[in-house]
Amino acid sequence: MVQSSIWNGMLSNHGVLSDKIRIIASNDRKYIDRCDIEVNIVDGHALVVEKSHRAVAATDVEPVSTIDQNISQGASADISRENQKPAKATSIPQRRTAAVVESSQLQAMRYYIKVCGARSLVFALLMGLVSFALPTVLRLRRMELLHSSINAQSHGDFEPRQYARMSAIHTAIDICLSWVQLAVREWVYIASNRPNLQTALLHSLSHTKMSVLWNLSEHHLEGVIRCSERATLEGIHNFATDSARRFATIAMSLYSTYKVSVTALVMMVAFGIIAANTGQHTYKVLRTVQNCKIQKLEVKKKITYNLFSGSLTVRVFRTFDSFKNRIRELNSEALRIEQLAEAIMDARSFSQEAIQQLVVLTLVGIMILKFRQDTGADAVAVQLYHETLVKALPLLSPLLNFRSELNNHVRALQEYCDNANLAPEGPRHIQGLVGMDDWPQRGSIQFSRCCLRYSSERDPALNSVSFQINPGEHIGIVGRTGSGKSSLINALFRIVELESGTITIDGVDVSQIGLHDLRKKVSTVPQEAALFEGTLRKNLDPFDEYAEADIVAAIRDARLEDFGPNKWIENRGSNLSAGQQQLISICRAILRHRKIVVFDEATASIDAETARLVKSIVNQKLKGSTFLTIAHRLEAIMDSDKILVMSDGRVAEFGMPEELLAKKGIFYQLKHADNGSK
Ligand SMILES: Nc1ncnc2c1ncn2[C@@H]1O[C@H](COP(=O)(O)OP(=O)(O)OP(=O)(O)O)[C@@H](O)[C@H]1O
Repeated sequence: MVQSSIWNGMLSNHGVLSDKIRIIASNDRKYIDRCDIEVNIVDGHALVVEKSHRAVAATDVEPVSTIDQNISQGASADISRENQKPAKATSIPQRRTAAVVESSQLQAMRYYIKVCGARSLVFALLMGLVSFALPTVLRLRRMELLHSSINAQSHGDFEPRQYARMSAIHTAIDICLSWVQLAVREWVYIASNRPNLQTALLHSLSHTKMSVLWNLSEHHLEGVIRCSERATLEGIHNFATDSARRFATIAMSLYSTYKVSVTALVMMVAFGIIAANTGQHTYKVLRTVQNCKIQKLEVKKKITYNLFSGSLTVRVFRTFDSFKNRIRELNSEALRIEQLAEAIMDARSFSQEAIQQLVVLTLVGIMILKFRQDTGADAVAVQLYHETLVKALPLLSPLLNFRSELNNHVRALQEYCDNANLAPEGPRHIQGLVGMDDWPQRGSIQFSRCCLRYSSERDPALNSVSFQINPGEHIGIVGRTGSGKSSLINALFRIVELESGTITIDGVDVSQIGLHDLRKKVSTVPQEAALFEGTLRKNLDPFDEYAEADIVAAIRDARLEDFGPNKWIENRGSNLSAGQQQLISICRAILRHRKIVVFDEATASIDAETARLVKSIVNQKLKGSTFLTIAHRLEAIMDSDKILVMSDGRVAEFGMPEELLAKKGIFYQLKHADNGSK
């Protein structure tokens, strides 16, 4: 079923980003209600509703394609798997697209420059260089001073005060530099006018081809969407700066160590190798911990889900005990995972700390002994030298995390850029097309030898489908489950592009016009109306395109006079009956008065009387439009001008209802079965 779907995300208000965004696509209220932001798709536009403000921000974010309910279910990241109904999307091999898989660290870096601007990276490197050059010069100077002081001291002329002064200046400069670095980073971050990464991500996800979305696994989507913008950018930014510093420290330490002892130098290199390997190990440990935490989150989700959604079942079947046991089990599972994660972290810190201390102590011991042996310097000098080394060596400890940090940053950026660059749908507008404002004037539709395939491994969902619909005709589309009814609409809206064949509306090939231009010219009345919190007026005309008089007239025509334009609609129309919700959908269609209207099982969830009311309103007020009605209940389409019967992706029958009944073919059988089920 082609249904408007809901994209929800936790975005922070006023454009300041939270460190995570989650997108939940679902038609089920209980998931939607937990989100801070709701995005309703109306006529191919995304309407962002910030619930925390309790106001509707009808923002024309970007036209977003109508999204199939199946995908919504498949992509829902927040629903415990065991509670999900099997969706069509899950039956498709969970393949990641080439766009997602193919990427390298270099690409990620390039993307960083693309997103944040080269200025940001140049600043980061400059700061790294400044904080490299100055402290290194100072440290070297201090070491030399120490050496000459010690030499002088052996001649009875040691000047510890000069050394202390130098030390103080050095520390002060170091602190100032780190402040400047911080300030510059903030300035670059705020003033570089970098695009909003998460918006770009949302944009990419909502503009990508449906086939790409269908192939993204739930886990993949969730991981990607959790991407932390600030952490990613800051991380990579700091990484550039810090790397320069770290290398400076290492260079300086190697130089000063060399001055004292070759043995110590060898130890130092060994220390570097151990550190780098431990870093890699640390990275693996951190990933394990992260996985543990994700598992824990899943368990917690299950607990919450069971607590709330299962309560009704528990009451009805009086299964309190087993329910309590299940919750207890899940709780202890969560606890076990938490303990495991903690134990891993403890072990990691302990081993890291131990290696570090051991190496530092051994190194310092060797150096002092050697130094004393070589120079015969007295206790004060040895003490000073020792102090310098003890201060300098821990600076090497970031080496332990060097690789893990690099991996983390690049990984986050890589994930981000993969998903911000998903293959987009066709262009929304095509420049230079003239005379499209009035298109379509008549509303004729022609499918010519259309083939549509959801993936190359699957059989075509539409197989050489051809038919002609004349202007103003009412067409009922029927067929067994999986026969290709929705695929016809997917093809018409270009939710999925045709493999071959053409679809024309009033003689214009729909593949030659912009997606937005196409989609806004066709009205859809889905099974469930897409309603959001706000006034009826805002729900009908979110982009303020229509005059007040037209809105009032449409409300009257849809028999909603009791409401009035200022009637407050709760989120997803929770304060309205199913019939009233559907009348609002009809009201939208009346207001837009398009030449082509698609009813996607629009009357399936309302009672027969309301369905008849809807039908009569539509017949009166949308007279002259071409109607395509997908229906399971044959009653809803028996008065159509023609019936299109789909079977195995082909047009099995097409003609007037009476003709088809007389033919005693598939339509006759469906009608027979429908009568039998009543
Ligand atoms: N997103 C998808 N990915 C892969 N295959 C799909 C997808 N959607 C539909 N199909 C396949 O295409 C074929 C036609 O499906 P379609 O949804 O058009 O049928 P339908 O007649 O509308 O079914 P229903 O009445 O159950 O909605 C089916 O074999 C179905 O499995």
